[in-house]
Amino acid sequence: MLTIGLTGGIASGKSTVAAMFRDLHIPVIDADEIAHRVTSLGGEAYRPIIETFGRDILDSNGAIDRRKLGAIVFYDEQKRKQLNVIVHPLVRKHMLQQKEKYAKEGEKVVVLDIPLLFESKLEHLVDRILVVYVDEQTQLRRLRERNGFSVEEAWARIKAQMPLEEKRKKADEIIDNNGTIEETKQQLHACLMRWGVLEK
Ligand SMILES: CC(C)(COP(=O)(O)OP(=O)(O)OC[C@H]1O[C@@H](n2cnc3c(N)ncnc32)[C@H](O)[C@@H]1O)[C@@H](O)C(=O)NCCC(=O)NCCS
Ligand SMILES: Nc1ncnc2c1ncn2[C@@H]1O[C@H](COP(=O)(O)OP(=O)(O)OP(=O)(O)O)[C@@H](O)[C@H]1O
Repeated sequence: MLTIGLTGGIASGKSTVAAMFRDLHIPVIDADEIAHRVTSLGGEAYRPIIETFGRDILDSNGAIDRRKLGAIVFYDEQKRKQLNVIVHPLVRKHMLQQKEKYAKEGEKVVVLDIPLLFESKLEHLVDRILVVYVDEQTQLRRLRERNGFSVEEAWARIKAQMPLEEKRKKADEIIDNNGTIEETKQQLHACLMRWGVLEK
């Protein structure tokens, strides 16, 4: 089974490209989705997070308020590391379990959508690395539009990650997502043909 690592920066277009893989019936394992599941009420990371960050980060239903937790961890590297130490091993465990399941089912290709692939040094989990790239101004604009963030809130998140310029140097293939969705799709399909995943 060929394992493709899909990565990029926050709001660079990973989910958009992940949807294109799913349209091709190629399964995608989504690290963000797993992180959301394990941090939800009753999830494996729920209690350890409250023990570390206190009950102020909870909403009125007792669930972790991601906006509140984000307001802490994206402005404080130490706190971010503390959260990562709790959540990342669990995300990794579930990703590997899902990958195993797809291998048993006989899938030929699987995609691991991991925003922090390089930051967490997870390159060894994948055979090929695809980086979804946008320039910083486009990234900032799309992130602000999607999440309703101020410039400051958006920058804090962008700065919490390895610069996309550095990530693109480490890629096997780069998809430039500054243009239209259709242009991005064409680049993805061309890449998958080069890799022998799609027929020419
Ligand atoms: C901090 C949290 C509560 C903010 O939630 P929010 O709904 O605003 O964001 P969401 O989870 O949808 O993530 C959006 C993007 O933020 C970036 N991001 C998230 N966590 C981190 C982190 N610890 N370090 C750097 N970037 C991060 C990623 O690019 C991700 O795609 C949440 O992201 C979280 O629990 N993060 C820790 C787990 C993690 O590292 N997830 C990312 C990959 S596993
Ligand atoms: N080529 C494009 N043209 C216009 N808008 C786009 C394009 N690609 C993505 N977007 C929009 O930009 C935003 C970010 O894209 P997306 O959610 O796919 O990024 P992401 O990398 O998955 O983000 P995150 O790291 O936060 O999970 C979304 O609102 C999406 O609709």
